[in-house]
Amino acid sequence: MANIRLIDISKSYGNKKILKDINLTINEGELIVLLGPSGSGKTTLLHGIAGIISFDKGQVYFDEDLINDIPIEKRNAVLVDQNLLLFPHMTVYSNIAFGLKMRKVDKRIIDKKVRELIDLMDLKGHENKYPNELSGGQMQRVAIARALAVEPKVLLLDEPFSKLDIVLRKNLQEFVKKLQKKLNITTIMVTHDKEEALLMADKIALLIDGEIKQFDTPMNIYEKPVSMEVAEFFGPVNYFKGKVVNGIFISNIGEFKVNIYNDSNIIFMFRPEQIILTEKGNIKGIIVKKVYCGDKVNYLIDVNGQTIICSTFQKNLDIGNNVSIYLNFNEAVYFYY
Ligand SMILES: Nc1ncnc2c1ncn2[C@@H]1O[C@H](COP(=O)(O)OP(=O)(O)OP(=O)(O)O)[C@@H](O)[C@H]1O
Repeated sequence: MANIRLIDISKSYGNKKILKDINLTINEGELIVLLGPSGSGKTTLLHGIAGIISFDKGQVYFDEDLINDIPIEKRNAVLVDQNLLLFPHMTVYSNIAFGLKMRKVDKRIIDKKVRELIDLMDLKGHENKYPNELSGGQMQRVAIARALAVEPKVLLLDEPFSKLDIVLRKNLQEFVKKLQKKLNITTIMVTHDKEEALLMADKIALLIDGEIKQFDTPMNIYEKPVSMEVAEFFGPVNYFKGKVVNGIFISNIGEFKVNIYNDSNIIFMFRPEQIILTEKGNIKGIIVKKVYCGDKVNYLIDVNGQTIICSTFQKNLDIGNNVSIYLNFNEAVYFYY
């Protein structure tokens, strides 16, 4: 278990900058998710921490040890990615025992450890099966057990669930999160799946174009994004642009009293679920589109020429209905422009 510090990390391929001055501190026992769109540099960063590639610039510390020049096998970090690469000719038991055998650990200790992991990973009864006799989720658990057997200080997961179906994926997300907390192992996980990141992370590092745009708890990054770019990454948003004068926000959807005391140009941001339909609303609109999504409905509502997206459990409204909307400006995020 280690804390990890990344200082001024940069990496280019040819003349393309892939990672640009990345700084990140990860505390011992935390699960950090590196989240970002395809090609943003997530795997490159993870591979540099694992020691598979080297960075052009910057330092990587595990606790007080600078590990830039330490070879992969001595870093005490293990990587599990979507290409599980279990040994096909070895049983579950032998796959998990492999790393310990290579290290010439005493047979009885290996047996004790492997059995503990089999218990922990819920693989009892599958010890003597070969990988081709396992489900995708079981294989993924064997891969994680094999990685954990050598007691690494750092666990690196690269899209570990991406090949699994949705049900299995949800089960394993919860399972791995619980396991990670139980073992208190510092973990960095790469994903491009926002929901997975919000569900699993202690903190999310949002990487876009090789830069960390925000490093924060799931709740803060979703509810208090530092920029419109971060806000939009997590899904649709409504913006209301206007001016604050003497504590009144003046915009094309109306005038509202707000708790902002300096006169300024402001853009308020509301997520679709923050658009509340209620008779006591402070805005009037008309429904122009209805999209049924099963557990909720998305309505597009025209308010004075601006289209607002509203996500609600209220399913009985229809196109053409007049609605009244409540916007709580005092709890909304805003940006200056
Ligand atoms: N060995 C390499 N040589 C040249 N370019 C590379 C190499 N490895 C990665 N890249 C480029 O670096 C950029 C970042 O790649 P990386 O795999 O880190 O992205 P990612 O965020 O993990 O994407 P994804 O979610 O699609 O896996 C991409 O443009 C990729 O083409």
